[in-house]
Amino acid sequence: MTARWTTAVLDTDQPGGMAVARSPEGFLFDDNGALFPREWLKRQDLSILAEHGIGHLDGESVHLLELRSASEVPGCSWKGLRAFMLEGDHTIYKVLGYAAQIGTWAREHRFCGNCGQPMTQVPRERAMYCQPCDLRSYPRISPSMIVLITRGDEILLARSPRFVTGVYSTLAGFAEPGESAEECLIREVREEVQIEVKNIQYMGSQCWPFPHSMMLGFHAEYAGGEIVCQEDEIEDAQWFNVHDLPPLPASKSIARYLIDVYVARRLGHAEPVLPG
Ligand SMILES: NC(=O)C1=CN([C@@H]2O[C@H](COP(=O)(O)OP(=O)(O)OC[C@H]3O[C@@H](n4cnc5c(N)ncnc54)[C@H](O)[C@@H]3O)[C@@H](O)[C@H]2O)C=CC1
Ligand SMILES: [Mg+2]
Ligand SMILES: [Zn+2]
Repeated sequence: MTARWTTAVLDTDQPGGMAVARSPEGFLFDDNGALFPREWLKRQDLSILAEHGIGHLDGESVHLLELRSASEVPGCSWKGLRAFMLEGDHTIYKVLGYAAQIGTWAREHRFCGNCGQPMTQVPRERAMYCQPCDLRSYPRISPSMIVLITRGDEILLARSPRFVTGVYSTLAGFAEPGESAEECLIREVREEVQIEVKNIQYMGSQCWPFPHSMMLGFHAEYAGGEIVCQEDEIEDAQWFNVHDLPPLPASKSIARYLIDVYVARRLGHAEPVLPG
């Protein structure tokens, strides 16, 4: 089976194809979704900050119009990426997730970080370029560790003050320069709940375009310590029995996958598949 969506660096001088428009208020959509005929979209009253050719969907080229602000387009509204993830077709979410990361990068790399002069788009490469500095800036990806810690029938879940009321999830945190994935995981777990872990096992990864995380998922076993929650970051953390779990994260997230795999193993059920 061929993939419906493949990324590519397309020439913006070539006309035609489809396009998505992204503003600080999300993606433009109408009754047919978030993809529009590109030439029609460019005739609307949009304040275009940058245009990037991003790939092919079902054989058609797709471009991104990154906008300064959200403007009125008759019959259309704006909607954030998270809503597309929760409600929509997974392939469309992948297109929009990629578009969002390219848009964030294009918006934040218009000027050279070294000399402050405007940068230009490199043809056929996903890079912004400053000629005087001979400096290229590529889209940023932030590696983040995410781990389910278990103790027999119990799993450790925590709440950030940012979560939806009642929801508990696995621990997560960004890698810092100088550390391996495992060192990051051990540090994050110590910082957030003061627990020690052992038998760290890699489970899989997921792109998390909010705004540019690359989630590396692990399972680890409890090795010692009592839960002490990190001030401001962790509102509550508890051991939950696999038979009595609180509200959990969205089903497409790797956090939910890590939990579901372990629960399935304990209960002898079929294991879920990690959404890409
Ligand atoms: N897909 C999933 O299932 C889940 C994804 N996540 C994601 O994992 C990531 C990390 O989780 P958190 O607990 O929020 O991280 P964290 O425990 O490292 O704390 C967040 C703090 O890290 C710092 N920070 C922000 N961006 C950073 C970057 N790019 N590099 C280094 N430090 C940075 C800031 O001080 C921020 O307040 C987030 O993007 C979050 O959305 C978290 C849980 C579930
Ligand atoms: Mg964290
Ligand atoms: Zn420069």
